[in-house]
Amino acid sequence: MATSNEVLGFLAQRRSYGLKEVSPEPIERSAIELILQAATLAPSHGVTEPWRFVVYSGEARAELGTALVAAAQGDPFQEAKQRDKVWMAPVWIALGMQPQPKNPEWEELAAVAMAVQNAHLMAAHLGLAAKWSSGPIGTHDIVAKTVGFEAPTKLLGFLYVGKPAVTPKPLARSDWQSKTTWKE
Ligand SMILES: Cc1cc2nc3c(=O)[nH]c(=O)nc-3n(C[C@H](O)[C@H](O)[C@H](O)COP(=O)(O)O)c2cc1C
Repeated sequence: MATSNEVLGFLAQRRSYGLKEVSPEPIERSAIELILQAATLAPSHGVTEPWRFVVYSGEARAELGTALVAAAQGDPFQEAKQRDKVWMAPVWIALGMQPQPKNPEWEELAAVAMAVQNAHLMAAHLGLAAKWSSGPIGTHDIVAKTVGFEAPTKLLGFLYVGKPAVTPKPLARSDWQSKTTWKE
């Protein structure tokens, strides 16, 4: 069993890597399977398991790139950026939320976010770089449709994963005391 300090140290090792900090070289399929297995251990209210994943790797990333360019809707800077970016990380996992009506949507979103955190932690454990990338293009309806998410399923962005190309800076966080009111 890990000590509390070891657990804290491990949590602090999980970092979000910019695309320029990720190597484009392929990674093992077994690593992605572990990452998805970790994701599905997340809690959800009533075990609704609202997370849905679509994995893009290899040449399949071309389809994703085309959708991202289309979602840039004629903005020349964004089109060029989106065209190149899918090749900068070897694996892109589309993050979907398929809500169950018995829960308020925020609970289903929260559950997917917990699944993504589990996935990110497993990536960190495997020595891999990852980041949740959201934003208007990565969550655009055109991209959601390409990925295969139809309403009410929502696309919440992508977790890209690859080998780290840099050593990340240490995690910067406020101390917990500054975010906590403790009444006793
Ligand atoms: C829901 C969510 C969406 C995010 N979307 C983006 C994004 O679109 N672009 C980005 O650069 N980082 C995104 N991030 C990553 C955060 O910027 C990152 O977690 C934050 O800078 C803290 O860094 P750390 O993960 O290394 O602790 C997102 C994180 C979360 C939780």
